[in-house]
Amino acid sequence: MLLDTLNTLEVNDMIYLQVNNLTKRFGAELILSNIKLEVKEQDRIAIVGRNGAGKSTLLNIISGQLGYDEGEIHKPKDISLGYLAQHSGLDSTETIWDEMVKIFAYLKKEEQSLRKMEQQMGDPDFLANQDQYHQLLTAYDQKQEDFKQAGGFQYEADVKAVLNGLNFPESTWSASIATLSGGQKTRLALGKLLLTKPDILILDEPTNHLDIQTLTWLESYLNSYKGAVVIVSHDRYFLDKTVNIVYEISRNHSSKFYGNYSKYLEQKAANYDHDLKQYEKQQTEIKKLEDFIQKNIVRAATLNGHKADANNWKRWM
Ligand SMILES: Nc1ncnc2c1ncn2[C@@H]1O[C@H](COP(=O)(O)OP(=O)(O)OP(=O)(O)O)[C@@H](O)[C@H]1O
Repeated sequence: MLLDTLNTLEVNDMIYLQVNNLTKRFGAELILSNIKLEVKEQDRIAIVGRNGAGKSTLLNIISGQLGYDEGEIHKPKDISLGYLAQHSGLDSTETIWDEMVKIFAYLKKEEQSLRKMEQQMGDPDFLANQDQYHQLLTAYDQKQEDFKQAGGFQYEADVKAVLNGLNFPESTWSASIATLSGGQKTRLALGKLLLTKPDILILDEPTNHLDIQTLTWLESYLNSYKGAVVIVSHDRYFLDKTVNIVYEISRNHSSKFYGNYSKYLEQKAANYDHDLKQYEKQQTEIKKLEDFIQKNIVRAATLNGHKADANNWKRWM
């Protein structure tokens, strides 16, 4: 009950991405029509729909890899977006470790610059000039603080955690990526994307090639992810554990549901029951109206002595 309430609460989070009235055609075929979608900073969103509904097409459009025919997409310039397309794998001639730490090359550079400053500070000639020394000390403190804020003391631990989580034990880190299987390359592509920590993380079928242990690790990683997550997946158990908003793409349109995947199914079933009851009610009312009209035609015809005409009316109803 509390979870239901929390799920339906609108939080005042920043809007990272907004899609308005988006329409996409492939040739003459309409794929998406008037799609509305909003991604806020803490959202965990699933996009669901039958095969061929247009889920991957929507992700390709949102991530800027595909154009669209009508509508608008708004995203603040400083909001980063990372997308793992379906079946994508990492191709590289580097080793697993080198490829992963490449993401943090800017921190490595900063680290080298800090070491250089430390050397200077230990130089007796430099020490002799008090002003120069203090200037260097201030610059060093600032640089070290920036380095810390940017995760400089943390990134190697992050790389290790992600590699271990995605089932790449330390013994594999020096292996060349070129020698890995397709499934391993896909897992590594996922790992690399996770380490870049985009504000909006978009994953198309991320659970392919994951065993149960890795899947559990990914669920908890995504749950504590500082940013928005948008997932397309056919794995309802995975979605149940990771999302709190579901967008359904059906007959080219999108509908938004609050809650996880099971909750979405419940709401769909409730909507269906409601629609069915409405339909039945409508049918009963139509029947009543028909009976009423019929009785009145018969009555009018009888009164006018033209009962035969009533059957003609009936034919036209
Ligand atoms: N480049 C393209 N040119 C023409 N048609 C395309 C193209 N890409 C996709 N389609 C068609 O658009 C429709 C939507 O495809 P899309 O891959 O987005 O669906 P999906 O919901 O992601 O399906 P699945 O769950 O099977 O991955 C399908 O009918 C597909 O055949």
